[in-house]
Amino acid sequence: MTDTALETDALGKRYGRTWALRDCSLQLPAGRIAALVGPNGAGKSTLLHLAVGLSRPDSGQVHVFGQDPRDNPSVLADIGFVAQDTPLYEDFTTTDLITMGGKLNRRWDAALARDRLAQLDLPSDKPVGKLSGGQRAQVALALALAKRPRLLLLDEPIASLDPLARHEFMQTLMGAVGETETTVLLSSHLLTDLERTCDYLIVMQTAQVQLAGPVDDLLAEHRTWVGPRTGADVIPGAAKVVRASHTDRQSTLLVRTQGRPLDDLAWSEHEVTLEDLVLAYLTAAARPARTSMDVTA
Ligand SMILES: Nc1ncnc2c1ncn2[C@@H]1O[C@H](COP(=O)(O)OP(=O)(O)OP(=O)(O)O)[C@@H](O)[C@H]1O
Repeated sequence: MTDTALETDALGKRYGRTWALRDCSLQLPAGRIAALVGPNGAGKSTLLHLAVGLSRPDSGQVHVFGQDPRDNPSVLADIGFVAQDTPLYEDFTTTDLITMGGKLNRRWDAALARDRLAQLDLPSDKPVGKLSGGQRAQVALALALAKRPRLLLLDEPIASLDPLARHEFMQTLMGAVGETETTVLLSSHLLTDLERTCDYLIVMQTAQVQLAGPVDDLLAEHRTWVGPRTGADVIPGAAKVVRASHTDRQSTLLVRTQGRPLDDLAWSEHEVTLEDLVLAYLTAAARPARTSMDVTA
């Protein structure tokens, strides 16, 4: 038994000459609800597909609960996966899909799927192709949960949903995983939804992981410092300046302090939000030539 749900070591995937994922090393502890964020094309789906064994790495390794999903297909029984655009057999009703799930999965909780769909008032006799995007997402989630997965991978499941449907989807998800020990890795662009629900963060940009860790630790380690304009690349007390912006007289720095307090009275210190953090790392990664000082005067 391992405490790590997903572990990658120098994992890479290439399409032709382009790396979709490169040198990705991370450990997602079991029991976490993790947000996987990054712009279009960052490599999020690529990582999820590698984790579920749908594609083969070109470098490095991926393990789910200590097993390589391509060498040990038995671990697939522990993984629930909702792919982008929630593909479902359109002519099947939810009743058909629940029956099919029972035939295809070793462990299958049909009653759980039926109960969840009944709670949402979803018709059981209508082909899923005729349901709305939000309803289809709920069906895909209910089917994934019926597997009773130890790791649930969700690839932008809420992107096309309206705010109410998003809220209902996230509530279903949180209710379900709250009752179990399921680890969740959820890719999304919708930071506000993630901020409320996720306790682990993975930020990706241009095929690489820029930041990963428990949300509480990351928020505690970072601060925004505001003070007199500085041109220095290294600020005393800060282990790393992640992003800096300046006006004529003032500099605003998002820094990784790693617990070291600010001791210069000319500067003020402010807590960061998850959104500040994600935007700072994405901006820094998007402008590698200007990492230390990003002048926006
Ligand atoms: N089958 C494929 N063939 C060629 N290139 C691909 C393929 N799948 C992904 N890519 C490329 O790999 C890179 C990463 O794509 P990926 O789908 O993993 O990004 P993403 O972060 O999931 O993006 P999005 O948020 O738009 O879904 C992109 O540059 C994409 O064009």
